[in-house]
Amino acid sequence: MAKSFTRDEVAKQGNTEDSLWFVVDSKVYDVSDFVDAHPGGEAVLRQVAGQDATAAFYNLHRHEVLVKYEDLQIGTIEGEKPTVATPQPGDLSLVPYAEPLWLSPSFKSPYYKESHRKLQKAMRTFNDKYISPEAQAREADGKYISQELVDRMSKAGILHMRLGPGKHLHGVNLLDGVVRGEEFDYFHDLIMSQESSRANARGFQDGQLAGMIIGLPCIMNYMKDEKRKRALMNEVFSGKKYMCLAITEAFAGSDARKWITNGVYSDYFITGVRTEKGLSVLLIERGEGIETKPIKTSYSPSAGTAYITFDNVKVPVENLLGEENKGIYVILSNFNHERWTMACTSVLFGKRLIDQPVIRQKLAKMIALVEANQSWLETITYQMCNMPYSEQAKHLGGPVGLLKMSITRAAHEIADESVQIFGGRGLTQSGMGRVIEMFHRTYKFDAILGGAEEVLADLGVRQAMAKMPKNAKL
Ligand code: HEM
Repeated sequence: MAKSFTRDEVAKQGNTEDSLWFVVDSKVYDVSDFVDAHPGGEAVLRQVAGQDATAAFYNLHRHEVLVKYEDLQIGTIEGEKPTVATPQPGDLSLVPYAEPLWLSPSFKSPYYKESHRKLQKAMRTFNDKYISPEAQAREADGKYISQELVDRMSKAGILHMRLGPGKHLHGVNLLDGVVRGEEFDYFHDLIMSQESSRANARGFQDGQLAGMIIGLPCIMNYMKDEKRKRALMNEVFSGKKYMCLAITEAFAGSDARKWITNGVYSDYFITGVRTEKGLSVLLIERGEGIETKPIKTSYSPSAGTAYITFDNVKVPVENLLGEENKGIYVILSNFNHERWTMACTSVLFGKRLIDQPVIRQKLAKMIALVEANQSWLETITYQMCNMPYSEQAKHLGGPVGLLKMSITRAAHEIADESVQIFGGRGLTQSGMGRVIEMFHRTYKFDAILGGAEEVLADLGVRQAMAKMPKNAKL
């Protein structure tokens, strides 16, 4: 059992030449051997020796630091109980507005059923236990996702679920059966996207085989040889082979993909190539003539971003996906889902409360932006659940484009205001502002990838105009 001390004992025994103790949230810490390793230095710790350092600690660190260094705790203060909650895997955040409204016990939503709630809980737990710790480690060392995590995700059906609803989920065991593959809809999909963005590691988020999300649908929808299609899907869903989508700016026009996410470690490249009368899409296996070079971007190398060269690569004719010269349809069929997924992940961002009115004004603006966009996202997701896939591009291409534009514009405002609020700490990769620094550095990925804001805004308005009946007048 933890030892119990009076505050007097801490004051006397914890402030000597050899020992340095203090109290944080009624727990007693002995940092005598830690002072030299403390990133904030020794002097600050000496100033609070023998005292209650709760306010000083929480002014300068996130609570997770205390959890990480719990070995330094030697006891508690007699008759007192800690008041700060340590979140357990799967827990919801207690910070106001840090969760979507449907997860607050007092709010009801027509969109989320029992299986959505079960999936959210199971995925949050999985994420807290396995994905987040690895995400932080890979962001720090720049290495790629471990095969161990890929295997675990595959076994839990997470790789399958990242592709969204469809037949590929039928009969698959999804996170110990929290949802049946046959029932999986776009709200389940939304939950998967939002939960997996919580690791706060934008580079690693793409490094978790994001290339598969945009590459594999081209195989699933356009590979003619049924047997080969099954075999490829099995290889990718089982995590044995990695796949990415390789289209460059020259081919995709507006969508400036100068880099190929996951390219560095992919085995299969769904590649847009110029053919006589247009663009064709080919499945190319890694082999002779293919070279992938890592490109440095402003997020972490764990995304495996690559520049790829194909030099005299021979591709069998049966590797053509869709029709020759009509590859644009193969590529475009996927965009809606990709853009919507990016909208799901960017809209979530935790906020904090601070005392000054000017800060409250900023927070109010940020809350309004997030809540309004989350509601719009849910409205569109509801349409996706109730519209055949073939109709979605026609009716929802414009709205999804506008939604993604709106969300990444909001992200721009929110990232900017958050750094203003946090000051210098919002610019450091460790410490209190760690989450904000990551968001501010990486929100642009969502504003550019999958269609830049300007292009999507234009697309949205043009699609609306194209639908306007001739006899409609103001
Ligand atoms: C058990 C107690 C403590 C532990 C384990 C601890 C650990 C750390 C760690 C890991 C950092 C690096 C930044 C981060 O990851 O957050 C840090 C920074 C810092 N710590 Fe502590 N610390 C403790 C107590 C304190 C106390 C009581 C004070 C002040 C009286 C303090 C002052 C600072 C300062 C000034 C920094 C640099 C601030 C920054 O980088 O933003 N620390 N500490």
